[in-house]
Amino acid sequence: MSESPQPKRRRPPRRAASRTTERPVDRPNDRAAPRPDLILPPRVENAREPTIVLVGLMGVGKTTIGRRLAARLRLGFVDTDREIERASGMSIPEIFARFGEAHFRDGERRVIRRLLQGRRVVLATGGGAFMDEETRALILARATAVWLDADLDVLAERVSRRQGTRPLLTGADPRTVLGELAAVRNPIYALAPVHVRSEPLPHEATVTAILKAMRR
Ligand SMILES: Nc1ncnc2c1ncn2[C@@H]1O[C@H](COP(=O)(O)OP(=O)(O)OP(=O)(O)O)[C@@H](O)[C@H]1O
Ligand SMILES: O=C(O)C1=C[C@@H](O)[C@@H](O)[C@H](O)C1
Ligand SMILES: [Mg+2]
Repeated sequence: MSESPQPKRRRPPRRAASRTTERPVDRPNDRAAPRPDLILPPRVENAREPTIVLVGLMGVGKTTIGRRLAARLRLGFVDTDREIERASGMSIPEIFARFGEAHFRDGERRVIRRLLQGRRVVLATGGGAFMDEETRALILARATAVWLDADLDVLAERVSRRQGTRPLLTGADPRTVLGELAAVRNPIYALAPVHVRSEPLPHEATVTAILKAMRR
């Protein structure tokens, strides 16, 4: 009488030597299949990738685009201007008026250094942060810097929406000042490895353009 063949015993899958996505848990039987509830979501792996730092002139959209980029990537968002205001309990115009620009830059450098040591986030910087040699070196070494850039007319129109909040533009023609700043700063912003135009399009289009440029 012929016996029906025994079902073959399946070997348990080999565990990957590295890059496991399982949490280190006490498993009584090492051959047990990985439990889906213990597999980390992909964004935890992203945590190993560098922070994204947006640089560029006032009004280009670092804050508004940065917030949306963070939401798209499911990352935290930090704006260094807001962080400095929060830490000092003063507005930026107040800090400039009471202590001067050099004092503000010191605080900015410290805040950015601290933030770059933390978890992966999208970081919107103040327009002048990348001009500081030490801050720039830190950003280029530890983060992915993205230069957001727009035409002067576009910038002048955008900064006109929130007047009185940018001390460098107070008491002068914003377009003229932005033009002068662009001449000095653009060659420095250009040191960022990623360059994206912030066109007058829906904000989400600029977010998509950043993600595309970062993949190149
Ligand atoms: N891609 C865009 N299309 C249309 N409007 C935009 C775009 N990006 C930003 N804006 C608008 O421009 C204005 C300025 O943007 P935002 O405050 O984000 O600039 P910023 O780069 O953070 O400036 P600052 O350096 O002064 O902090 C806001 O009203 C914002 O909604
Ligand atoms: O371009 C700049 O130097 C500045 C831009 C703002 O984001 C603020 O950081 C501050 O008003 C200075
Ligand atoms: Mg901003």
